Amino acid sequence: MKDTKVKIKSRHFNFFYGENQALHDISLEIHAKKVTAFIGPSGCGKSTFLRSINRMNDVIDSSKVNGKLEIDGINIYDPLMNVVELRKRVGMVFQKSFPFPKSIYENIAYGLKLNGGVSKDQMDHIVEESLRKSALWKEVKDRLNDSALGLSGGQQQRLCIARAIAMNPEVILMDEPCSALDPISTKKVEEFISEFKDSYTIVIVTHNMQQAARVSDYTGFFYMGRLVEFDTTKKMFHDPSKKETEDYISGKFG
Ligand SMILES: Nc1ncnc2c1ncn2[C@@H]1O[C@H](COP(=O)(O)OP(=O)(O)OP(=O)(O)O)[C@@H](O)[C@H]1O
Repeated sequence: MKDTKVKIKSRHFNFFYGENQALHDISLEIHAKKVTAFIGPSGCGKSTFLRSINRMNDVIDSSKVNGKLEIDGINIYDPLMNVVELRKRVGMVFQKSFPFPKSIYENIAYGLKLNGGVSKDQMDHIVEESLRKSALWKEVKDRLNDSALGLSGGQQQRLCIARAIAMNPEVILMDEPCSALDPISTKKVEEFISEFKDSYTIVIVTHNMQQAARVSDYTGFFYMGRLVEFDTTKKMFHDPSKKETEDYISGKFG
Protein backbone atom coordinates (compact mmCIF):
# COMPACT_ATOMS: atom_id res chain seq x y z
CA MET A 1 0.00 0.00 0.00
CA LYS A 2 2.98 2.28 0.50
CA ASP A 3 3.44 2.80 -3.26
CA THR A 4 0.20 4.62 -3.99
CA LYS A 5 0.21 8.21 -5.18
CA VAL A 6 0.00 10.94 -2.57
CA LYS A 7 -3.07 13.13 -3.14
CA ILE A 8 -3.00 15.39 -0.09
CA LYS A 9 0.09 16.36 1.82
CA SER A 10 0.33 18.57 4.89
CA ARG A 11 3.61 19.89 6.21
CA HIS A 12 3.88 21.59 9.61
CA PHE A 13 0.28 22.71 9.27
CA ASN A 14 -1.07 24.85 12.14
CA PHE A 15 -4.60 26.14 12.58
CA PHE A 16 -5.87 28.85 14.95
CA TYR A 17 -9.36 29.94 16.00
CA GLY A 18 -8.37 33.42 17.16
CA GLU A 19 -5.86 32.86 19.95
CA ASN A 20 -6.76 29.19 20.32
CA GLN A 21 -4.44 26.91 18.37
CA ALA A 22 -6.55 23.91 17.34
CA LEU A 23 -3.94 22.12 15.20
CA HIS A 24 -0.23 21.83 15.94
CA ASP A 25 2.36 20.96 13.35
CA ILE A 26 0.35 18.42 11.37
CA SER A 27 2.42 16.58 8.77
CA LEU A 28 0.87 13.67 6.91
CA GLU A 29 0.28 12.19 3.48
CA ILE A 30 -3.10 11.02 2.27
CA HIS A 31 -3.00 8.47 -0.52
CA ALA A 32 -5.03 8.83 -3.70
CA LYS A 33 -8.02 6.54 -4.10
CA LYS A 34 -7.71 5.15 -0.61
CA VAL A 35 -9.86 5.67 2.45
CA THR A 36 -8.25 7.52 5.33
CA ALA A 37 -9.96 7.70 8.73
CA PHE A 38 -9.28 10.28 11.44
CA ILE A 39 -10.00 9.13 14.96
CA GLY A 40 -9.50 10.68 18.38
CA PRO A 41 -11.44 12.05 21.33
CA SER A 42 -13.83 14.97 21.07
CA GLY A 43 -12.25 18.36 20.49
CA CYS A 44 -8.87 17.04 19.32
CA GLY A 45 -8.99 18.76 15.92
CA LYS A 46 -10.15 16.02 13.52
CA SER A 47 -12.96 18.09 11.99
CA THR A 48 -10.81 21.20 11.90
CA PHE A 49 -8.20 19.35 9.86
CA LEU A 50 -10.85 17.80 7.61
CA ARG A 51 -12.47 21.19 6.96
CA SER A 52 -9.04 22.66 6.22
CA ILE A 53 -8.76 20.36 3.21
CA ASN A 54 -11.42 22.29 1.27
CA ARG A 55 -10.96 25.56 3.16
CA MET A 56 -14.38 25.36 4.77
CA ASN A 57 -12.86 27.07 7.81
CA ASP A 58 -12.26 30.22 5.76
CA VAL A 59 -15.74 31.43 6.71
CA ILE A 60 -14.63 31.75 10.35
CA ASP A 61 -13.37 35.32 10.63
CA SER A 62 -10.75 34.82 13.30
CA SER A 63 -9.26 31.67 11.74
CA LYS A 64 -5.64 31.62 10.67
CA VAL A 65 -3.38 28.96 9.20
CA ASN A 66 0.28 28.48 8.58
CA GLY A 67 2.38 25.68 7.20
CA LYS A 68 1.46 23.87 4.00
CA LEU A 69 -1.50 21.86 2.83
CA GLU A 70 -1.11 20.58 -0.72
CA ILE A 71 -3.37 18.76 -3.12
CA ASP A 72 -1.54 17.25 -6.09
CA GLY A 73 1.50 19.29 -5.08
CA ILE A 74 -0.29 22.68 -5.07
CA ASN A 75 -0.56 24.60 -1.80
CA ILE A 76 -4.30 25.18 -1.37
CA TYR A 77 -3.63 28.12 0.97
CA ASP A 78 -1.76 29.97 -1.76
CA PRO A 79 -3.44 33.39 -2.16
CA LEU A 80 -3.94 32.64 -5.86
CA MET A 81 -5.93 29.46 -5.12
CA ASN A 82 -9.44 29.53 -6.58
CA VAL A 83 -11.50 28.32 -3.61
CA VAL A 84 -14.65 27.70 -5.66
CA GLU A 85 -12.69 25.38 -7.96
CA LEU A 86 -11.08 23.74 -4.96
CA ARG A 87 -14.48 22.92 -3.44
CA LYS A 88 -15.61 21.38 -6.73
CA ARG A 89 -12.65 19.05 -6.55
CA VAL A 90 -13.04 18.41 -2.84
CA GLY A 91 -16.64 17.60 -1.90
CA MET A 92 -17.96 17.27 1.60
CA VAL A 93 -20.61 15.27 3.45
CA PHE A 94 -21.53 16.45 6.93
CA GLN A 95 -22.61 14.75 10.12
CA LYS A 96 -26.10 16.13 9.75
CA SER A 97 -27.44 16.15 6.22
CA PHE A 98 -28.85 19.41 4.97
CA PRO A 99 -30.80 18.88 1.77
CA PHE A 100 -32.01 22.09 0.14
CA PRO A 101 -35.78 22.67 0.45
CA LYS A 102 -36.15 21.59 -3.17
CA SER A 103 -37.00 18.42 -5.05
CA ILE A 104 -34.78 15.35 -4.90
CA TYR A 105 -33.77 15.98 -8.52
CA GLU A 106 -33.00 19.66 -7.92
CA ASN A 107 -30.84 18.86 -4.90
CA ILE A 108 -28.46 16.96 -7.15
CA ALA A 109 -28.80 19.17 -10.23
CA TYR A 110 -28.31 22.42 -8.29
CA GLY A 111 -24.51 22.55 -8.25
CA LEU A 112 -24.29 21.40 -11.86
CA LYS A 113 -26.70 24.11 -12.95
CA LEU A 114 -24.56 26.73 -11.23
CA ASN A 115 -21.62 25.49 -13.28
CA GLY A 116 -23.67 25.64 -16.47
CA GLY A 117 -23.03 23.86 -19.75
CA VAL A 118 -24.91 20.65 -18.91
CA SER A 119 -27.81 19.61 -21.16
CA LYS A 120 -31.07 18.24 -19.75
CA ASP A 121 -30.18 14.73 -20.96
CA GLN A 122 -26.74 14.90 -19.38
CA MET A 123 -28.28 16.23 -16.18
CA ASP A 124 -30.81 13.38 -16.06
CA HIS A 125 -27.98 10.93 -16.57
CA ILE A 126 -25.79 12.44 -13.84
CA VAL A 127 -28.71 12.59 -11.38
CA GLU A 128 -29.50 8.91 -12.00
CA GLU A 129 -25.86 7.80 -11.82
CA SER A 130 -25.27 9.74 -8.60
CA LEU A 131 -28.38 8.26 -7.00
CA ARG A 132 -27.40 4.77 -8.11
CA LYS A 133 -23.92 5.16 -6.62
CA SER A 134 -25.33 6.35 -3.32
CA ALA A 135 -27.80 3.41 -3.36
CA LEU A 136 -30.83 5.69 -3.32
CA TRP A 137 -32.05 5.32 -6.90
CA LYS A 138 -34.45 2.41 -6.31
CA GLU A 139 -36.10 4.20 -3.41
CA VAL A 140 -36.63 7.55 -5.14
CA LYS A 141 -36.74 6.95 -8.91
CA ASP A 142 -40.53 7.40 -9.02
CA ARG A 143 -40.58 10.56 -6.95
CA LEU A 144 -37.67 12.65 -8.14
CA ASN A 145 -39.86 15.76 -8.13
CA ASP A 146 -40.96 15.32 -4.50
CA SER A 147 -39.37 17.44 -1.80
CA ALA A 148 -36.08 16.10 -0.46
CA LEU A 149 -37.26 17.10 2.99
CA GLY A 150 -39.77 14.22 2.89
CA LEU A 151 -36.95 11.66 2.87
CA SER A 152 -35.87 9.82 6.01
CA GLY A 153 -32.65 10.86 7.77
CA GLY A 154 -30.73 7.97 6.22
CA GLN A 155 -32.10 8.74 2.76
CA GLN A 156 -31.26 12.43 3.18
CA GLN A 157 -27.68 11.51 4.03
CA ARG A 158 -27.41 9.36 0.90
CA LEU A 159 -28.93 12.25 -1.08
CA CYS A 160 -26.15 14.48 0.24
CA ILE A 161 -23.61 11.89 -0.89
CA ALA A 162 -25.28 11.85 -4.33
CA ARG A 163 -25.17 15.66 -4.39
CA ALA A 164 -21.45 15.59 -3.61
CA ILE A 165 -20.56 12.96 -6.21
CA ALA A 166 -22.65 14.62 -8.94
CA MET A 167 -19.93 17.28 -9.07
CA ASN A 168 -17.43 14.54 -9.92
CA PRO A 169 -15.04 15.38 -7.08
CA GLU A 170 -11.57 13.90 -6.71
CA VAL A 171 -11.73 13.96 -2.92
CA ILE A 172 -14.72 13.36 -0.64
CA LEU A 173 -14.50 14.55 2.95
CA MET A 174 -16.94 12.89 5.36
CA ASP A 175 -17.39 14.35 8.82
CA GLU A 176 -18.97 11.68 11.02
CA PRO A 177 -21.40 10.84 8.21
CA CYS A 178 -23.10 8.03 10.12
CA SER A 179 -23.30 9.40 13.63
CA ALA A 180 -26.99 10.29 13.29
CA LEU A 181 -27.92 7.16 11.33
CA ASP A 182 -29.44 3.80 12.24
CA PRO A 183 -27.39 0.63 11.58
CA ILE A 184 -29.02 -0.11 8.22
CA SER A 185 -28.42 3.40 6.89
CA THR A 186 -24.89 3.26 8.30
CA LYS A 187 -24.29 0.03 6.40
CA LYS A 188 -25.43 1.68 3.16
CA VAL A 189 -23.00 4.56 3.61
CA GLU A 190 -20.20 2.13 4.41
CA GLU A 191 -21.09 0.09 1.33
CA PHE A 192 -20.85 3.25 -0.77
CA ILE A 193 -17.36 3.86 0.63
CA SER A 194 -16.21 0.29 -0.03
CA GLU A 195 -17.73 0.11 -3.47
CA PHE A 196 -16.44 3.44 -4.80
CA LYS A 197 -13.18 3.89 -2.99
CA ASP A 198 -11.26 3.23 -6.20
CA SER A 199 -12.93 6.27 -7.77
CA TYR A 200 -12.28 8.86 -5.04
CA THR A 201 -9.85 9.78 -2.31
CA ILE A 202 -12.04 9.54 0.79
CA VAL A 203 -11.23 11.07 4.16
CA ILE A 204 -13.61 10.26 6.99
CA VAL A 205 -13.81 11.47 10.59
CA THR A 206 -15.42 8.89 12.82
CA HIS A 207 -15.93 8.20 16.50
CA ASN A 208 -16.72 4.62 15.70
CA MET A 209 -13.57 2.51 15.97
CA GLN A 210 -15.18 -0.49 14.27
CA GLN A 211 -16.18 1.74 11.39
CA ALA A 212 -12.65 3.09 11.00
CA ALA A 213 -11.31 -0.48 11.06
CA ARG A 214 -13.93 -1.68 8.56
CA VAL A 215 -13.77 1.04 5.93
CA SER A 216 -10.35 2.64 5.97
CA ASP A 217 -6.95 1.78 4.51
CA TYR A 218 -5.09 4.36 6.60
CA THR A 219 -5.85 5.85 10.01
CA GLY A 220 -4.64 8.98 11.76
CA PHE A 221 -5.02 9.33 15.52
CA PHE A 222 -5.41 12.92 16.71
CA TYR A 223 -5.06 13.98 20.33
CA MET A 224 -5.16 17.52 21.69
CA GLY A 225 -4.62 19.11 18.29
CA ARG A 226 -1.67 16.90 17.38
CA LEU A 227 -1.35 13.95 15.06
CA VAL A 228 -0.04 11.26 17.40
CA GLU A 229 0.23 8.47 14.85
CA PHE A 230 -0.60 7.83 11.21
CA ASP A 231 -0.24 4.47 9.55
CA THR A 232 -2.09 1.73 7.74
CA THR A 233 -5.31 0.87 9.52
CA LYS A 234 -4.05 -2.67 9.98
CA LYS A 235 -0.95 -1.48 11.82
CA MET A 236 -2.84 1.12 13.86
CA PHE A 237 -5.39 -1.40 15.09
CA HIS A 238 -3.13 -4.40 15.58
CA ASP A 239 0.29 -3.05 16.39
CA PRO A 240 0.29 0.71 17.03
CA SER A 241 3.67 2.30 17.69
CA LYS A 242 2.46 4.75 20.34
CA LYS A 243 1.03 3.90 23.73
CA GLU A 244 -1.61 6.68 23.43
CA THR A 245 -2.93 5.13 20.22
CA GLU A 246 -3.16 1.72 21.82
CA ASP A 247 -4.91 3.15 24.89
CA TYR A 248 -7.42 5.05 22.78
CA ILE A 249 -8.18 2.16 20.44
CA SER A 250 -8.60 -0.23 23.33
CA GLY A 251 -11.05 2.18 25.00
CA LYS A 252 -8.87 3.21 27.93
CA PHE A 253 -9.70 6.88 27.37
CA GLY A 254 -11.67 9.17 25.15
N1 LIG B 1 -15.89 27.49 14.95
C1 LIG B 1 -15.04 27.40 15.98
N2 LIG B 1 -14.65 28.50 16.67
C2 LIG B 1 -13.79 28.43 17.70
N3 LIG B 1 -13.24 27.27 18.13
C3 LIG B 1 -13.60 26.13 17.50
C4 LIG B 1 -14.51 26.14 16.40
N4 LIG B 1 -14.65 24.87 15.96
C5 LIG B 1 -13.88 24.10 16.76
N5 LIG B 1 -13.24 24.85 17.68
C6 LIG B 1 -12.30 24.38 18.72
O1 LIG B 1 -11.21 23.72 18.08
C7 LIG B 1 -10.84 22.54 18.78
C8 LIG B 1 -10.92 21.35 17.84
O2 LIG B 1 -12.28 21.15 17.48
P1 LIG B 1 -12.71 20.09 16.36
O3 LIG B 1 -14.18 20.28 16.12
O4 LIG B 1 -11.81 20.18 15.22
O5 LIG B 1 -12.45 18.72 17.12
P2 LIG B 1 -12.97 17.25 16.79
O6 LIG B 1 -11.85 16.34 17.12
O7 LIG B 1 -13.50 17.19 15.41
O8 LIG B 1 -14.14 17.09 17.84
P3 LIG B 1 -15.49 16.22 17.72
O9 LIG B 1 -15.06 14.81 17.63
O10 LIG B 1 -16.20 16.52 19.01
O11 LIG B 1 -16.24 16.70 16.52
C9 LIG B 1 -11.76 22.47 19.98
O12 LIG B 1 -11.10 23.04 21.08
C10 LIG B 1 -12.94 23.31 19.59
O13 LIG B 1 -13.57 23.88 20.71
